[in-house]
Amino acid sequence: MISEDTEVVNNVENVRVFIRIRPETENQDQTAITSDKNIITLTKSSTAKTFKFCKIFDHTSSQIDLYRSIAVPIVAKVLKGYNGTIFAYGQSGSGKTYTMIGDIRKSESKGIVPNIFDHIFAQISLSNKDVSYVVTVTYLEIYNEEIRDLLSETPKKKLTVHEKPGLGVYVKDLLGFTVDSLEGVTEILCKGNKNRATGSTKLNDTSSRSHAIFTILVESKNKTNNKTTFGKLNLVDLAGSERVNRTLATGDRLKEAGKINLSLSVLGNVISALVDGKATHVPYRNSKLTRLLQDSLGGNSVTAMIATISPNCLDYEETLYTLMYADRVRHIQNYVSVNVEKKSVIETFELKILELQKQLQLLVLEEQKETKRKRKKSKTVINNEEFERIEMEKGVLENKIFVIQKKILVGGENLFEKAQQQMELIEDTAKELEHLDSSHQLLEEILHFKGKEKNFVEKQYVSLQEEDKELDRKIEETEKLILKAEDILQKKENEYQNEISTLLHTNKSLAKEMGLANFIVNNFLPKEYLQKINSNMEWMEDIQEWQIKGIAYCGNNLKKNRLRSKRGTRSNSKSVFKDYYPKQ
Ligand SMILES: Nc1ncnc2c1ncn2[C@@H]1O[C@H](COP(=O)(O)OP(=O)(O)OP(=O)(O)O)[C@@H](O)[C@H]1O
Repeated sequence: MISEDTEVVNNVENVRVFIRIRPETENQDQTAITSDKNIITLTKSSTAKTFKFCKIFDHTSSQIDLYRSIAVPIVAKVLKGYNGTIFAYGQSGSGKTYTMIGDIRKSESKGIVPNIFDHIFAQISLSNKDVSYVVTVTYLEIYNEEIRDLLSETPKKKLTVHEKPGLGVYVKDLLGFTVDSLEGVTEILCKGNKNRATGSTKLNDTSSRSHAIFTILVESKNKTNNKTTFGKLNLVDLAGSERVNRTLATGDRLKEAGKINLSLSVLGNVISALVDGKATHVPYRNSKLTRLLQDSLGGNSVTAMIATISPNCLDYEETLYTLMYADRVRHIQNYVSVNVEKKSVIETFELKILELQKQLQLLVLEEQKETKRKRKKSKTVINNEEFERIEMEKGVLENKIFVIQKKILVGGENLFEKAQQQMELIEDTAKELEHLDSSHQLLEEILHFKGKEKNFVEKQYVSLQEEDKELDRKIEETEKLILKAEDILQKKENEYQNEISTLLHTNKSLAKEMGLANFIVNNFLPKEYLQKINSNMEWMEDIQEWQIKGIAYCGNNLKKNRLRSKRGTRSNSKSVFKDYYPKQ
């Protein structure tokens, strides 16, 4: 059942610490609290503080959820003869009393204490018939550093703490009640709660002004091996830790708050000394509370702490302080072992029953003798008074035997139908929770897988984004190049346009010149001359000109040719022709 990160090395066991977040009341600004299984994070002004505990119960947790995780393993140990402690610590109004006691008469709101009785009685019913049990309870409060018996007829009377070797620390004259039914336990709890000191404060209308310790002693005796075990379970509802200036306390409330804070600070010092490792002295004796809880903290006890916190943002400081306090507690180590050598209540009861049975036997013999005597004297007259006395004494003795026998609970008997039902509820819830746990695990696996997928997609998205950016950059560059090219094209087009218009212009003037030449040729040149000229014209490709055939060999052209030959320059018709052209 103990699924939390419990550290058990041989008989060394750390105090297990749990957190319960109270449901929010309407119109509250919430502190940013996030929790997941055993991690809780408190955030304020973007500063986050994270803590790890055995388990975090959020506002949706039911009383039975807490019972199953916290109390079930401890009760199992107590039934085997170990000591156990469950204590609730937290700011005033954060839900300590609701968690420890709750609404006794409503199944779904029952706190840890009433649920424990359902559980214990059901376990006894389910156990071997050779085992007998006696369950005894005590209920005390520490109010203003005074110990009071909440089950006494004089609950305001001061009691004292004593210590004896072999017995340990105990409260003198504290009344112990043997319980054998749920009704009996409920009556006792109600009586004690009524006697407890409560008062109205700004943070809680019915604030507990004292530390309450409800103790259950379970003794079991196995007839087959004659083994007796003694388990003790302390259930502690501490008074609320609070800042006096926030509660606006005055008078009695202020005095109470001073004492509460004092004993809680001694508790803090004890915790510090226990987790320090170097401390040579643990100041248990500095307060009644720490003295009585000596075994529970650093001693022989399986201990669990429930730190209750409020989600209200006005309570941020208190919530942080509670978590820091709780964080220290989880480092405390206890040294757990089965209790031995205690005075057995079962044996005392058995001896008493034997003694009463002997007395009864004597009365029966007396009755038989009397009958004989009377019959001898007179067969008809019998002294009825004597018989009535014997019958009455017999009745008293039988009743006494019955009462004591009733206190010894025998395993295997289905004594407590209701307890059985509650046990079934616990088991059903356990099954349900196990199922939920496995569904939760499956969901977590899916979530993990989806997370991986998301990462992959995100990475792909990032690379696609990068690719996209690169493409954008390329497109931008290309667009710039296109613009440049368009600009060049435009310029070229303009140039061509200019050239075309120049050519057109040239063409026009050439056509004009040509028209004039044609006009002259057609009108002033005889046809036979024209034919002669046409047949003697030659197209000079290299100079792109028409020439009259053989013109290089006539007139001044020949003279120039001779002069060149004298200077040693080679002559040909082309050079002759060029010289013929006037120099430009
Ligand atoms: N988990 C819860 N679910 C429902 N109601 C709750 C829960 N926790 C606390 N409450 C309610 O809040 C109020 C204050 O709770 P409770 O009296 O238990 O606080 P407390 O810590 O014991 O305070 P104090 O230290 O002043 O005694 C009560 O009315 C109680 O019923």
